[in-house]
Amino acid sequence: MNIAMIAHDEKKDDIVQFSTAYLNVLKDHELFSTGTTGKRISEATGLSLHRFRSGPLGGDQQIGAMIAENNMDLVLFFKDPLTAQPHEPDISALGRLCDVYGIPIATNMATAEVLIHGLKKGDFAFRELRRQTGGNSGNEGDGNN
Ligand SMILES: O=C(CO)COP(=O)(O)O
Repeated sequence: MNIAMIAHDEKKDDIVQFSTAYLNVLKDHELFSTGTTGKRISEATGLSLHRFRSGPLGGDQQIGAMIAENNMDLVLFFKDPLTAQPHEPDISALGRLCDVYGIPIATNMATAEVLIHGLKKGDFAFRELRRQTGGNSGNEGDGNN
């Protein structure tokens, strides 16, 4: 599965802790991240991630593009709800694309844990199917409504 890992600054310690705890699950998947988050995770765990740009410089949008191309299966995005982000529109757009294409997204560690346990026991098999059929959520019209 292709998994995106993103965390705002106040949540970076959390995502590092999460990555360390679930290293055995994460190591079997393709990992993608925004710039600084990926650097922190790989330094702490040795996991190899494809690192996009930093969030404020377009990283969220690059991950969004993967979602739109049906190339992302799970998004773990540890958001900081208490700090204003300069790139809030990009953050909202990423969440919106997950809803458009029916991609599971966790925005805090508690939900991420539930999803990672589901991933471990095979609950994401539906994503393989969607990828093979090229389908997404049933919302994949031409957008010209
Ligand atoms: O800002 C982010 C997500 O919106 C995260 O970006 P960094 O991982 O580069 O800090």
